Amino acid sequence: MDFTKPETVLNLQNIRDELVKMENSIIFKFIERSNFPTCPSIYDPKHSNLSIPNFEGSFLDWAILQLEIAHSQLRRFESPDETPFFPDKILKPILPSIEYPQILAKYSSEVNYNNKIKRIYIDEIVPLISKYSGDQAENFGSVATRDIELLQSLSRRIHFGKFVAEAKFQNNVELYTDLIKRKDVDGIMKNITNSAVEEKILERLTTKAEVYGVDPTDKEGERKITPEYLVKIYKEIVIPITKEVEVEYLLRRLE
Ligand SMILES: C=C(O[C@@H]1C=C(C(=O)O)C=C[C@H]1O)C(=O)O
Repeated sequence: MDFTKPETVLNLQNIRDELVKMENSIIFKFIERSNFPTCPSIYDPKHSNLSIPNFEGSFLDWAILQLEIAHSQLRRFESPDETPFFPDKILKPILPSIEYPQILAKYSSEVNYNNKIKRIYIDEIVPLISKYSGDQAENFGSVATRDIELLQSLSRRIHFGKFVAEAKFQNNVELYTDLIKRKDVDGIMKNITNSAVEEKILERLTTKAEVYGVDPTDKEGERKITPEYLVKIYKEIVIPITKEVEVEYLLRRLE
């Protein structure tokens, strides 16, 4: 897939191959995060010991913003497959613009699910994959670093739904034009859903997770990340939000 060559990007098989490649990185990042406890303090915007001068938000929010300010100047968010968590605060690149060809609709950067991804990550994923519940102050920096790596990978995977949606639209303009004109959200959701592909993803995830050794050691009282947890995260969070991205992108496609 080459973002300077639209035909390589809007090929549904190429997109699916890219989503498979992302699984490995996401699994390894989950394993890394599972070595730490939940560390709820880093997600608390009003935490007395972690407040940052002149910044409204949690320690994690502040860390994500600092990284995005740096990476935006390295041109990270010019790439059509990168979606910032703080789109209003990033800076212009210092490097010259690459001028990627327009692959997605002009409004595509407005389809940004990162706030939802972050909220669900904190509320549902962290409690599931962490070693135990509680703070570990000496690791607040490491945990924030692991969280940012994971959130960026989950964001890229989920927002890939825009490329999937554009490819599906171009493969069946008449069908989607009719559904969009009638604002048939259920009809769009039904038509973008491919249960066979979803099933294959979940089966492969189980195998990969077992191979990569997420099977837990028997340490007393420690929560464990298991293949079942990884499948549950994909089945109940990653895939459904990817489809929400597809539907929202398509609903505006005739603008
Ligand atoms: C990504 C696609 O669209 C949908 C979402 C999927 C996912 O998030 O894994 C898989 C299949 C589809 O239901 C696709 O068709 O490949």
